[in-house]
This record gives sequence, structure tokens and C-alpha cells, in this order.
Amino acid sequence: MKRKLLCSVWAGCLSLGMLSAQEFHLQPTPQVYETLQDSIVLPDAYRFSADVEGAASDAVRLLGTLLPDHQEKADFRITVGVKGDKAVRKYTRLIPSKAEGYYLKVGKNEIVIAGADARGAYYGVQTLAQLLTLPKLPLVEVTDYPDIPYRGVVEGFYGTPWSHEARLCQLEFYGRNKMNVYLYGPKDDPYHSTPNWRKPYPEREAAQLKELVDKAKENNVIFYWAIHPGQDIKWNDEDRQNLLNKFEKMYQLGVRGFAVFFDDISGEGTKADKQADLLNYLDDHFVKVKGDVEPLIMCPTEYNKAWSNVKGGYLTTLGEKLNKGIQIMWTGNSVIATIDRETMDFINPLLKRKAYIWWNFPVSDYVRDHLLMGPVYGNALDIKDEMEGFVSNPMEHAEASKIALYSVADYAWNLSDYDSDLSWKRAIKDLMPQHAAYLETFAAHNSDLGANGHRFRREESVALQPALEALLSTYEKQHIIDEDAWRQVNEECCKIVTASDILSVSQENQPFIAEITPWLMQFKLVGQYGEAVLQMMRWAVTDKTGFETAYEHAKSLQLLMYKVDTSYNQNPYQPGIKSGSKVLLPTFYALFEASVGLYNQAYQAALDTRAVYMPYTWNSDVPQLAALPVLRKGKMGNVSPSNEVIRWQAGGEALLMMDQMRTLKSLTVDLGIADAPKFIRLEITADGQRWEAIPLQPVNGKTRFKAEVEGRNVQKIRLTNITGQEQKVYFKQFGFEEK
Ligand SMILES: OCC1=N[C@H]2[C@@H](O1)O[C@H](CO)[C@@H](O)[C@@H]2O
Repeated sequence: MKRKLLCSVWAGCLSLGMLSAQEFHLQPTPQVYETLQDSIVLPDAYRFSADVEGAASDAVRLLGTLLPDHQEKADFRITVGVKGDKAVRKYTRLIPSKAEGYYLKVGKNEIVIAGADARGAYYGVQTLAQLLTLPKLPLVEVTDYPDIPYRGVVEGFYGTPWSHEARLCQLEFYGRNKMNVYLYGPKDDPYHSTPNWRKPYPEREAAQLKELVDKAKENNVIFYWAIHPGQDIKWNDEDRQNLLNKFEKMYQLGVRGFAVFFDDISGEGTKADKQADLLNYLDDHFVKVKGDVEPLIMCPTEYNKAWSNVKGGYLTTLGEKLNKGIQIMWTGNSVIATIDRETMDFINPLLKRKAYIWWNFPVSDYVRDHLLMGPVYGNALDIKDEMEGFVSNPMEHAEASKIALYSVADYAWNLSDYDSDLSWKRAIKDLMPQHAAYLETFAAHNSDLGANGHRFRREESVALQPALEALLSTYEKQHIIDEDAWRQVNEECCKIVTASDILSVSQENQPFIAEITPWLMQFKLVGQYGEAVLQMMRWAVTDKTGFETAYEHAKSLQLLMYKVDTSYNQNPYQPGIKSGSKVLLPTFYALFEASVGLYNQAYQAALDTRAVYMPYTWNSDVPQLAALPVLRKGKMGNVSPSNEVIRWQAGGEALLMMDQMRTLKSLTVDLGIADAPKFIRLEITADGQRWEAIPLQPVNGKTRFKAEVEGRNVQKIRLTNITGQEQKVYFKQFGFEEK
């Protein structure tokens, strides 16, 4: 018996039902929406005309789930069709000529849905579905179509792949939001990538993929299956046949869209001419032969400008050699980047076609301790004719990703009318209609990434920033409290505590709450910490006992936050749970230190003023290493790993500095290459003058090495490329433990 999927699709409809007509807004924002300031109550009897077996069959099926059965004899008429169908012939000139466009009319005695094609008719019904959630059905004329031909999601992140249930829910969400693409390419699926890309899926996984394909079809989403063979592919007939065989297996499961990803690889598989030959072969001997398969998509090895060496000819080779119908992905001027006209003016001429954007947001596989719940902003609104596709690479948290994905759908459908903040607010209401206000409080303070190797940041705590800044600057400079700011911040802290508790027990979207619960715990502690610090400010020089109690409470909350951060989500990359990390918490830390300073001065005391303790500093002249954050967890210190291929120039150095002499217990290095000791020298110093090289000893016979530092007193650790030429390595691990 099919389990009832708890998807937010009903929540979405409910949310629209909760809105009054004037707040109502179609999603995605339609190109032309005219309402006649009048509405009707839909009669329960209507006459229906459509070619039910024709191209509009998907639309008719969806309509059937929305309306009561029709009757032959009735005044009210509902017409559904696709351009060319007899039923909609008289509306032909009103149907947009753009692919997936539709004309929708709700009149006094009729509803007409006329699609430019099958998917357009389906989208017309999806729009009607939203109108039907209003108390009364408004009289409207909607002329609508997508700006970007291919819109949706690429599940292409590192980390725990989405669950089967999560994917099924996602596909319903894409249908509702007029996203027509889902690219299946989770890096950590062993049958997608090296070495098992050659093997067919085991029975269970194959059955699940088939279910996904069917669900995608039901929601008019093209399901693309991607393969990631580049790390170990051989440019020979055997592997070419292996690829064809795997594609054939996926075709038999119902897959009608295929992609080949060559990202994040090194070695033989990175050759442009070989890649192009292979893809053209697949295009000629599979895609064109089948006839019912979507154009092939490929992700290049040089998938962003920062990594491309135009003179090297990789991109121009692809542009010249790849069959014109093959679509080529691009992440922008860097791995994580917003997309603007300059971006497209650079890449499209090189590829000799419109690039297919792989947008790396809200993916968080390089900042796994953060949730990216903020607005989708920064992409240009005037580049609709420059892109073939716009797909988002999301977080491993499927439901939490929906806030960003909702706005990606809104942006890619209609760029010029896109408003990031309004879209963000609607996305929140769509995800949790009843608890939208609480979720907005949470999302507002959980949107930045924190320091990261890509230097990509997002705004956070935007609405509260002026009050936080006023409160801090007045207090630090003049040791007085800005009462209005204090009140605003205190109110927000109270909201944070309330929102965290209500959301953590909300039944509205349990899969979502399950994903974010550790962050809700942390968020509540941040709110309570803020309340305690505000009390400390209030009493620093006026109420010794009151201050000391608030101080003790704040210190206990610091430890509680540390415990949450070191107990949950302990992945080997960016472990922990960060919340309010960009503005809110740093301001509370600063206010904590300032108020303790005032107290110590007033009472000749010596309370510890440290709010958070970070003893290690990292810097490097290797560009891709320079911004990697260093993390501390208890006695362990490590530099946040990178997913990318690092180009480490000759003589390039990376330095880990301690705030004081520290005695080490162990040190581990993994650069993803088996002969690291030949390339990289590791040295330590106790005084910053005399350096001592420490040999790297193999640990697992593969790419991990340890340095014998047991008992050594160290102030700095240095890694240097001693080969005299650039080396390509992976920065998978650099960690140490203190005694
Ligand atoms: O092909 C584009 C691309 N491939 C990688 C890279 O972007 O960085 C993303 C963010 O870390 C990661 O999720 C993805 O697998």
C-alpha cells in the first residue's frame, strides 16, 4: 500500500488558502496577470471539452484531481487544450508562442486553459490550482511562459544524498513551482561516480529510481540521470561501451534525460578533446538513435572562470567540437558565484552556445555546519536570453533547501519581475503556512555561510543589524545603553526563544523539523545568551549580584552552545551546528566582553572576559587554501577541507599559528596523493625562528600521512611545495591534536 507521502504540497495549497486575495501572489510570478476585480464561486456542475487522450492529457489528469466530476448538461464550461487542438482553436492568438507557455482565463461562465505545448497546458492547470485555494475564484486572464527553457535542481552535492522520500516530495514541489528539470547526480552515490559507474544499480536502488522517474513524469519534470566517470575513465571502446550500457540500463528504467559530469577530477579524464569525442559519440549513438531523449548535458572540468585557462584551449575545444545540441554547464566566475551579464559574456562565446547555469546555492557541502535559509539574491535580472538553463545545487537538507528553491523557480521563470525579499517571504509561507512567522525569524538569522574557502557570504540578521550596531557602538564607546536598540534586541531574543521552541515541536512539516532540529536547539541558546548578555549590560555597574547571576548564566549558555556544536553533525569536514554566526552571536560576544570589562573595573574584579576561545590561526599564499577556516573542537584543531583540486604553486606555503606554545600529541595530513612527502615539506617551530622538518609517514598506505610530533612544543606548523613546480592536490585533511 503506497505510503501517504508527507509532502508540503498540501501545505502549499493551505498557505494560499490562508492568504486574502490582495496578499495573493501566483508562484512563480506570471509574465502577464490581469484580474477583473471580480470573482465567482465555481459551480459543482460544468461541461468539459478537451481531447483527453491528446497532448493535454497531463493537464486533464491534474485538473481531474482539482475539480468535481463534470456533467454533460451544465452552463459552466471548462476547456483544456494545446495549440492546434480543436477545443482551443478560437484562443490560438492568445496562446504565447514560447515553449511551455499557456493562456488561462477564468470568466463568469468558463475556464479556458490553452497551452503552447503539453507542459504549458499542465502549467496552466498548476496556476489554476493556486487560484482555487482562494475563498472565491477570481476572474483573471493569465498569459504566461518561462524566461529560461530549463529550470530546476541538480542534486550534485557532496554529503548524504537525499532520501527516496525526500526526492519524491521534491518532484511534487518542482511540478507545483513549474520547475521542469531534476538532475540526479549525488557525488556520494557510488553508482553515479567512480568506480561503480560501470555497474548497474542493485535491484532496490533500480526500483527506487524507476519510481522517481514515474513521479517526475507525473509532475512534468524531466528526470536526468547523470554519470561522473572522469576520475577513472579509460578513453577506449570498453569504457565507451560501459557508458552506453549504463545509459541503456537507465533508459530501461524510464530515464529520458542524460548528463555526463567531468567536474572535480584530475588526470587523464580531464582532456577536452577526449571528453568531446565521447559525448559526441553518446549523442550520435544513443540520444539521436533513441529519438525520445532530451539533449545531452555535460558539466566540464573547467566549470568556472577562476579555474579556466582560456589559452589552454579546454573550453574552446569543447565549444568547437561538441555537437551543437549538447548543453554545457557553468557555475559562473567562480565555483560559488552569482550570475551576471559579464559572466555570460565571458562564457557563451567560448562555448559557442548559451551556457546552462549550475548555480551552487544553497549547496552547503563546504560549510556543513551552517544552514542557508536566506533569500536568493545577486543574480542579474536582465540576462534571460543568455542562459539555456538555470539549475540550483541544493543543501543535503532537502526540505530546508525548498526556501531557496522556491525563489530559484520564481527567478528562472520570470527574471524581470523577480523580487528576492518578497519571494523569500512567500517561500517561507509555502513551506510552513501556520508557523511562517516563526520560521522567518529562524531563517533571517541562519543564512550566512561563515568563513569559507570560496569567500562566498550572504547577508544575515538584516532587519536587526541597525539596532545591534547601535547597541554595541554606544556601549563600547560611551559605556551607556541605547535604550531603543536594547529594547529591539531584547524583543528579538524573546522571539528567537519562542520561535525555536514552537518550531521544534511543530507537526506542520516533520521532515523539515527533523532536518533543522540541532540548529533550532542552537538558535534557542543564542537567543537565551542574548537575553543574559542584555541583563549583564543592564547591571554591570548597578547591581553586582544581578550581574554575577547573569554572567554565570551566560557562561553556562556558552558551554551549552559549545556542547551542541560538538555533539551534532560531527562530519569530518565542517563539524558542528552554527546559528546566528555572522552578526547576532558576534555582537553578543562583544557585548559580553564589554560588560564584564565594565564590571571588573567597577568592582576591582577579574572575571574572565573571554566570550569564545579560538587559539589557532591559518594563512597561506596558495590562493585556494588562503581562506579556508580553521576549526577547533576540544583539543582537536583542523583546517576545513576543500572539495576542489588545489593548484599549489612552487614554493607555496601554508602556515598554522598557535596563540601560544602548545604541546602536540598527533598531526595528520591528507592531500589526496600517495606521494605527498615528495611534494610537500612539513616543518614545526617552537620559537618562530628555528624550523625543523618532520617526516610524513604513511598511515593507510594511500594518501593519509602522520607526522611524529608526540610531546613536541610547537608555536607554528608550515607546509611548503618543494618541487619547484605547481602541484595539483586535494586538501582533504590537515588536523592535529594537543596533548
Ligand atoms: O560542477 C560544478 C560543481 N561541482 C562541485 C562544485 O561545483 O562545488 C559544489 C559546492 O561545493 C559541489 O557541490 C559540486 O559537486
